[in-house]
Amino acid sequence: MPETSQEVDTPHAVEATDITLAHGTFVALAKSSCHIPAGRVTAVIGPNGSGKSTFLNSVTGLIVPVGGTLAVLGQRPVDARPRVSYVLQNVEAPVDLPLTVRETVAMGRYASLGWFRRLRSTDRDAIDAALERMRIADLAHRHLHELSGGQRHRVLVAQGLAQEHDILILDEPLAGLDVVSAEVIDGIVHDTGDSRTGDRRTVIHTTHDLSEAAAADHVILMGGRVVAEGPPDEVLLEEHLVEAFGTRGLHPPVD
Ligand SMILES: Nc1ncnc2c1ncn2[C@@H]1O[C@H](COP(=O)(O)OP(=O)(O)OP(=O)(O)O)[C@@H](O)[C@H]1O
Repeated sequence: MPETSQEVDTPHAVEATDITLAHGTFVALAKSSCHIPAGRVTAVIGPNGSGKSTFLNSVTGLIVPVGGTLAVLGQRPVDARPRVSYVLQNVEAPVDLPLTVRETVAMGRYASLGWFRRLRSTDRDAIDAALERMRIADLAHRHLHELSGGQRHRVLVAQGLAQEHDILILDEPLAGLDVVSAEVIDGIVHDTGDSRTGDRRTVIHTTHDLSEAAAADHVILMGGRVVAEGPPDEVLLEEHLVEAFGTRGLHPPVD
């Protein structure tokens, strides 16, 4: 698929060439190629079970392709892992784990610092900036299990932000959130600039929302393989959506 002039000179943060992804003998993503432009927002969209999470897991090195080649920041995914933050969908906080919001966000820094090292002032600054950015600074000393689902979700995104990695991956970041939480997190999804460092990060997110995908710079449409990829206006076409979803949607326009 042709790239837009905006994408032509953009280096690729992720380059997948003829990859096949499988869980045991079950092929979740049949032989496919796609790329993710660096410093931009990419939405991965497709029906349930179409291979979105499997693909993200391959980018983070958790699943190794059974065929083809996959490069992340020019490296093997497993080697690029220290430069990639992966924020999962809202996870339950165990009641018996007495972690505060701030400690949870700080865990994002320890991952690259080493668990027994002391936080430096740059680490504390990154933690404070992430708490502010997600508007949870006032919750810093609350325990995770005292928070609502939406608040906890913001904490997890803050943990990903605090890592200040080159790639930020968010799995269905807006699912199940109220308007305020969704607005805060949507701001992160579409903000590839790091105001503290001046660097641009690559954001990859999965979504079931067509309008959310339309707001991305680049879209990858999945349906057990990559059905289409490119700018939203070239990918989110009825012919591609019908191919991926097998339906024209709940309320298709009248012909
Ligand atoms: N651990 C696993 N073992 C076996 N099959 C799996 C495993 N994880 C996922 N699958 C299968 O792989 C396929 C792709 O799953 P995946 O989770 O990537 O889909 P998805 O597009 O992220 O779906 P959703 O929108 O529901 O989150 C599905 O058919 C799923 O049942």
